[in-house]
Amino acid sequence: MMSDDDDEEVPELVETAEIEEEEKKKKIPVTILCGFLGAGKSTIVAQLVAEASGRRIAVVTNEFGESGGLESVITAGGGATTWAAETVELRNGCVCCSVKDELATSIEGLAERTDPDAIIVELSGAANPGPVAESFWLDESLESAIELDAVVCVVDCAYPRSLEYYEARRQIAYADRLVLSKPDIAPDVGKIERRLQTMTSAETRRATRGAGLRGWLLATGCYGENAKREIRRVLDTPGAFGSGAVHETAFTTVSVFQEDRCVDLEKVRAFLASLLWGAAEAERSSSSSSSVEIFRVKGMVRAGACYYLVQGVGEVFEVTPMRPEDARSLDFPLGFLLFIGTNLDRNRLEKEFALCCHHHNNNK
Ligand SMILES: Nc1nc2c(ncn2[C@@H]2O[C@H](COP(=O)(O)OP(=O)(O)OP(=O)(O)O)[C@@H](O)[C@H]2O)c(=O)[nH]1
Repeated sequence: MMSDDDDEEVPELVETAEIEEEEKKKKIPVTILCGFLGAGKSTIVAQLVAEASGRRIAVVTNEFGESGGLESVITAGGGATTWAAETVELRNGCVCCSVKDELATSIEGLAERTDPDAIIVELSGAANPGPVAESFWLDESLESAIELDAVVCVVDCAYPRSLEYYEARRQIAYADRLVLSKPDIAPDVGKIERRLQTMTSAETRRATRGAGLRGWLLATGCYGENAKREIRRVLDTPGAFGSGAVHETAFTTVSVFQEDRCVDLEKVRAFLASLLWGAAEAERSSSSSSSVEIFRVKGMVRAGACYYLVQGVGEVFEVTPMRPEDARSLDFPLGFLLFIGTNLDRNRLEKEFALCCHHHNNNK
C-alpha cells in the first residue's frame, strides 16, 4: 500500500540515453599486482575473489616458462563453484620482457568475452611491472574497454631482507599502493613502513592474508581522469616535498615545484620525453650502479587557466587536462613534478622544470 508521502514524491527524471552513454564509456579497471617471491600475492587474490560478493573479477596470472601463455581465471565471486578457466595466448613468452604489445590486446579480448567488473594481472615474483603498466597505457583513440587502474605491490613484512633486492625495490618504485603482508608474524612492521617512506610516496596498508583490501585495492582511480584523489594524497604526503633528505640508497623520490607559475606545455612534454627516454636508453646501455632510472612521474602543472595532470610510467607519460571542478577543489595553486627512481639529480630536475615555466603568472 502506498503512503501519502509516496504519492507526493516527484519521480526523478532519468535521462536513460545519457546513462547508457556513461555506462558505455566506463572502462574495466586493470590492477597490476606485483611483489617479491612468496610475498603473498596469490593469497591476496584468493581473498579478493572470496570477498567479491557478486562482482566479477578476472584474474590473469603470468607463469614463467614453457608455455609462454598467460593463464587466466574468471570468477563471478563468492566461491569456487563459479570459476571458469581460460588461457590468454601470448606468442613470445615472459610478460614483462617481450610481449607487452600483445598483452593489452589479449586482455582486451578476454574482457570482451567475459565482461568482468575488474581485472587483476598477477605478475611473477621478480617481474618488472614497468613494461606491463606501459602496455595498458593505451591511446584514447583506440577506444579500449580496459584501463590501467593501479600498480599494487605486496611487501613481505616478515622478510625485510627482500628490500635489498633490486627487483623488489623496482616493484615498490612503480607501485601506486603497497600492501604490507604478513603483519601477523612480522617482528617490526613500523620499521618497514618507515623505510618504505624513504623510497616512495605510495599509500600503504597492512593486511593479514589480504583481508579487507577489496575497496582499497580495486578500482582505485590512481590513473587517468580520476587521479585527482591520488594527486591530493601525494600533495599531502609528509616528506613528498621535503628539502631533499639524503636517502639510504640511490633509490629516491625527488619533487620539484614552481609555485603558481604557468608552464609551456610543449616544453614540459619535451623535458619529460628527453628525460624518460634518455634515462631508459642510458639504462639499456649501462649496467653501472650510478645510472639514472626513472620509474614513475606524477605531477600537476598549470597552463593559462587550466590545470593538467602529469603521469608517467617507465618510458610513457601523459599530460591531461583536469576537469575545472577537480582543479578548483585542489585549493592550492601549485605546479609540481615528482620523480621516483635511482640516482636522480635534484638540481638538474629543478633547473629543467624551471626552464619550462613562464616568467610571469599570466602565461605570457
Ligand atoms: N602468516 C601469514 N602468512 C601469509 C600471509 N600472506 C601469505 N602468507 C603465506 O605466505 C606464503 C606465500 O604466499 P603466496 O600467496 O603463495 O605468495 P606469492 O607472492 O603468490 O608467491 P609466488 O607466486 O611464489 O611469488 C603462503 O604460505 C601463504 O599462506 C599473511 O598475511 N600472514
